[in-house]
Amino acid sequence: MGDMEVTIKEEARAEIKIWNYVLGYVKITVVKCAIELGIADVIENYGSPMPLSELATALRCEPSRLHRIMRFMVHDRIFKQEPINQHTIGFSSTPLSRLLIKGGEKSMAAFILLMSGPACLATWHSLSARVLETGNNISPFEVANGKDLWSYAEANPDFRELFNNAMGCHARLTVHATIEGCPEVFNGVESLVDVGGGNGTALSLLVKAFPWIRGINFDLPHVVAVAATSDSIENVGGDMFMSIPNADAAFLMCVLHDWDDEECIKILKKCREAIPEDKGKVVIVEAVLEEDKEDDEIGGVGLMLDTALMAITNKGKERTLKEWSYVLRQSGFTRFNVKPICAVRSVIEAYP
Ligand SMILES: C[S@@+](CC[C@H](N)C(=O)[O-])C[C@H]1O[C@@H](n2cnc3c(N)ncnc32)[C@H](O)[C@@H]1O
Repeated sequence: MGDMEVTIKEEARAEIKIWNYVLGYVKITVVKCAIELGIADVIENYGSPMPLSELATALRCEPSRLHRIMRFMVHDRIFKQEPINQHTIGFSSTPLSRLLIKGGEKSMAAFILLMSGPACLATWHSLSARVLETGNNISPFEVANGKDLWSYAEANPDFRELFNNAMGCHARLTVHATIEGCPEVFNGVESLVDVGGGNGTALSLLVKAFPWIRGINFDLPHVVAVAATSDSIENVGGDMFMSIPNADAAFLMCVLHDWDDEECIKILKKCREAIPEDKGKVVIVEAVLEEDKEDDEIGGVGLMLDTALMAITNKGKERTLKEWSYVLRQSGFTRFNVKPICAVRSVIEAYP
């Protein structure tokens, strides 16, 4: 292949890519529309390939407009198209569409509604200002919404509910992967404090899988006030920068990525104070960025998460193994091991 041919192909690829940027928001907004209409729910419940006419009737939609939305989602492999007979084709579920079912076991619907809602979307307009400024001033989220993420959630019950449900979605997927991928982490752990445990979704799955564990769901007072209650879980409100309830192990899932290194070290030192020196440990579930893998799809998701943290939380970031090692050692943890458990999450066990 001559140089000229390579250049033309690269230019053609660049042109396709630029249109993907021009219209990048279409993907998230079509998926948001599909969730709001309940398309994945109706197709899944139908049980066999569903013709457009029946889908339109069930959703009370205008068929030609629904057809255009469905055509896009079939192209994006959210739904499949299968023949029903010689003349008609129907839509079927896929593993991806099942992630969009509202209230489904593996639903990510609330997370998509959170990120495509006005408070989070408005954030992105001040990303360039954030990159330009020096020091840790205020996050784009705060510029757009007048309050940092946690204060905004406290003051806006609807946003708070959506945020907690979104975290619950992620927790269900990730905790199942943790239980399957490294159950040995919970051997001998009689009490577990979930630091920043949100509405308690993660802990309720953990105590169900490992019934010998007594759980403490620890989060800000306004969060635990609306958390589910159960016999094996105590909800405790407080501030993890001040003190953390005592337990054999502290569990932190997607909490440390909201804070900078200094803040993480403060939280981890509080965790150390909360666990026994001899047999205590912290269990961290987070992304571990692999710098040399940024070209692959999983690496790309890690970098998108990192950018979202810069926009939405003030000082949050995703970390490489070297960066995790730094914050753990600075907090007094001497040994740790890391195990990937799903697409973008790993479990880090760290010992004093
Ligand atoms: C990104 S969410 C993660 C929730 C949960 N661990 C999960 O993965 O689903 C971070 C959590 O940290 C909590 N949080 C923030 N600041 C806190 C503080 N100072 N003390 C305790 N929890 C805090 C938030 O309320 C929120 O529930």
